[in-house]
Amino acid sequence: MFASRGLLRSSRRLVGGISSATRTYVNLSKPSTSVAVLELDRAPVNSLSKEMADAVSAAIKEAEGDDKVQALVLKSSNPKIFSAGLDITEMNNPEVERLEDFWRSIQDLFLTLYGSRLSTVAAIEGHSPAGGCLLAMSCDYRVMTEGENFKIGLNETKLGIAAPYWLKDLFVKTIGNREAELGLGLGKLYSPSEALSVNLIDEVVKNEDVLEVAMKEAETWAKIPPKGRVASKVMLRSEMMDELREKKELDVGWFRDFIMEEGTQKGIDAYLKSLGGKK
Ligand SMILES: CCCCCCCCCCC/C=C/C(=O)SCCNC(=O)CCNC(=O)[C@H](O)C(C)(C)COP(=O)(O)OP(=O)(O)OC[C@H]1O[C@@H](n2cnc3c(N)ncnc32)[C@H](O)[C@@H]1OP(=O)(O)O
Repeated sequence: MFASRGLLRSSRRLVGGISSATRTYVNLSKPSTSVAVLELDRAPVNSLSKEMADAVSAAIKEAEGDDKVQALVLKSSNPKIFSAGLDITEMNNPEVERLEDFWRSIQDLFLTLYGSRLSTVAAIEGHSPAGGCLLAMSCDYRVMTEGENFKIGLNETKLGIAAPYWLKDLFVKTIGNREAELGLGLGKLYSPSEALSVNLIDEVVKNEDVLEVAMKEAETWAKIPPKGRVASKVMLRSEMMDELREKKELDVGWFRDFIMEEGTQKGIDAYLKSLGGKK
């Protein structure tokens, strides 16, 4: 039970050393010996397509492959949008096989980030709804930029969909059951100050300070002896991860059936058309 699969992942098959490696959708750099920075870079809104999710997972694994790296800052190349969540076009009138593979990539991204041996700090620059909130909540620490028009939370119900059980569990673990009932039921998006008040985030900072604060926090975590730190993380997180690993294909089926329903498709289609007023 202690050594949850994946959490103390072996680095042998991973590429070691990070030197401003740049790849599609993400930029990975190592500004200090023990801290790596993973920048989400998929214009216009860092939405998580299958390829984007795979790229983020691969970059986390690459950072883990450097034994000197103990912490990772997750940031955005867009100062106003951390991530707009899942790429809704993946769920709009999809091919079933692609839809299932998309969901497996999202599950893997969650398991990779939530279960990383690295201490992870989210530098939440701007909006972070739904899947963006999932990324942030999967980290160990969350710093968000100020600005009451920026929003974070799980707004799935407003799209006519529901968060999967493991995202609901993560939300409950983060903000408690009662607030999660309100947040999920109403599809509530919180301003930075509201998010701070319910412990959805840990700090609100000025836009220009977010990376510096996140780096400082990451350096603090990186100084903790990894053996005890990682063991503590395993104890806190393995139960949820093991459950999802066991139910992975069941969860893929639930997701597929829910998304393919005619009513769900109508809701997604209408929501997508309302975005930007352009589609
Ligand atoms: C019983 C249960 C069974 C299990 C069922 C499981 C169900 C699945 C649950 C999955 C959980 C997670 C879900 C999600 O993450 S869904 C995505 C939710 N995200 C949102 O609602 C955010 C939508 N976007 C916005 O609100 C704004 O774009 C934002 C505030 C982020 C930025 O605003 P801005 O004005 O700057 O930009 P635009 O709105 O003009 O957008 C620019 C273009 O980007 C497109 N766009 C935006 N967001 C997305 C997205 N998430 N996916 C795809 N495309 C997106 C938008 O349409 C614009 O495109 P065009 O320029 O071409 O019009």
